[in-house]
Amino acid sequence: MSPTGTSDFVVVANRLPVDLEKLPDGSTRWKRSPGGLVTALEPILRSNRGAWVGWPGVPDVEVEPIVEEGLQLHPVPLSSAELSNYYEGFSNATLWPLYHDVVVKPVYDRDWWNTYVEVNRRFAEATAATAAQGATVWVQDYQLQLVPKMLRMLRPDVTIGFFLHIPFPPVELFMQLPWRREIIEGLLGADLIGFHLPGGAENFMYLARNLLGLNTTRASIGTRSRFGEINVGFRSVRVGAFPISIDSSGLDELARSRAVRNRAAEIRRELGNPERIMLGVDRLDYTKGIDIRLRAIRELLEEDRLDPAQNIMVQLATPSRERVEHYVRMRSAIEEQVGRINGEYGQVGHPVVHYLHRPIDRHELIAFFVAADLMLVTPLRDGMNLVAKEYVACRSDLGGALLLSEFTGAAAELRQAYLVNPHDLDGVKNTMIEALTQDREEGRRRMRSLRRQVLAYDVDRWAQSFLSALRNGR
Ligand SMILES: Nc1nc2c(ncn2[C@@H]2O[C@H](COP(=O)(O)OP(=O)(O)O)[C@@H](O)[C@H]2O)c(=O)[nH]1
Ligand SMILES: O=P(O)(O)OC[C@H]1O[C@H](O[C@H]2O[C@H](CO)[C@@H](O)[C@H](O)[C@H]2O)[C@H](O)[C@@H](O)[C@@H]1O
Repeated sequence: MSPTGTSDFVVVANRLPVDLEKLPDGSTRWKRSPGGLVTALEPILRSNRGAWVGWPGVPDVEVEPIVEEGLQLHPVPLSSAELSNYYEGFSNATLWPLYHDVVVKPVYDRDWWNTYVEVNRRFAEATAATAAQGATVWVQDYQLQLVPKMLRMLRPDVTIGFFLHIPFPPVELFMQLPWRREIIEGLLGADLIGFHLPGGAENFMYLARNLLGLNTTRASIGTRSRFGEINVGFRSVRVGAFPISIDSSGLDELARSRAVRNRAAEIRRELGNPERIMLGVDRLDYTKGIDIRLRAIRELLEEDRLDPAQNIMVQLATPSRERVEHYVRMRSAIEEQVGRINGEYGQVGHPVVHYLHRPIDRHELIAFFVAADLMLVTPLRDGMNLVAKEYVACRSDLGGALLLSEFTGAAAELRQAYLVNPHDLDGVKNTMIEALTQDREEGRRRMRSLRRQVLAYDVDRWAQSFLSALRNGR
């Protein structure tokens, strides 16, 4: 067994909740990391006074562990070559597209795989050195699927949970992966493996049974209930579905504040008081379907079904994985689409699409949610999509409408959204018009029902349901 640390509760994720930023003068500062995983986990860890093991967001730096507002951060360093092979390569050009329905073609590269194994080992060793005797360790996401098995070998005393934040693909797609056995075996080092949806959990059960020949239960898996079980030697591994959520009441409260309300009204004025504001908020990722909503808007303008003076689109796009080839290409394509729409339908000083490619302040983002009449969430595939839930949490006025792709995890819960198939462009266009022209009472009815769901099932409930299943199962 390796030497033990002092933390009773440890989260292990690719990123720390803060990224180290190198400034032009050579100095450094910490800034919040992007994405839903950090949004979801940070409050839970702070309230548990736990430790977080993760990469500090820039390569080739050795950073000492730090304590930030009661949270211990244990940085795992990565070299530039490791970043390129493990993060940009195997995580984001192999696993990410493979697990998102092969939306783009995954690359299978043996050097990337070897680095993935090495980096997973480093994370497992750092975790082993951080966790106290008998600690609970919660490993997060597709970048670290080998850590459960590696950690179990180093530290059989700890309880290990694993949660996958992205979809777990159908078996026909997963079987493409040359290292498919290793991944399934890596995950089976955990005591409990969590997915957002029962479908992902059942895909995994099928593989454990048919690829590894293990004994498993066969009954269907429920949401936060009816877990599957897999016999692995003398151990039993449980498998369940735990849809992630947001700090709904915190967001609700912030969105009701006078400052946010005033800012939302100001945003509308700054946009020229249009009749309707449409909003998209995403990491700039090809899975998010930003191109689909832009195409729908352009065709609606072309067909005179949208008045460009009265219907304004705001697309907030956080930069993401900027050195991965598909992301570079997609950025150019989206910026071309924005330019084309504005070139053909905008006026000087009055573009139809307002596009920002930079992260914006959280309070400002909430004001945009409050200002938007129609939230456009059109991914081709998305594990959950917290943005959809955040929009709903911000609408205590029961105003606005949510257009949501059926291929997001969120669609399984937000049934009163305007659901669309993003592959069906005419369907998307017609539903956009339906939502933009909805009857006020119909809109309020839908939003009331959506809010009931989001406020009842918040991030705390997600974490508690996973962690109590983990602790009670041993
Ligand atoms: N503060 C801030 N948060 C953002 C911005 N863009 C996206 N986010 C947040 O990042 C998270 C995105 O999560 P999600 O929709 O699940 O998609 P993911 O990016 O694939 O994890 C949400 O909590 C968003 O509010 C931004 O520009 N500023
Ligand atoms: O760390 P990055 O490469 O910059 O990417 C940001 C995060 O993106 C992914 O988020 C997922 O998790 C969300 C919360 O469960 C979920 O709502 C969303 O559907 C997923 O795409 C990724 O899984 C994280 O590991 C990244 O940190």
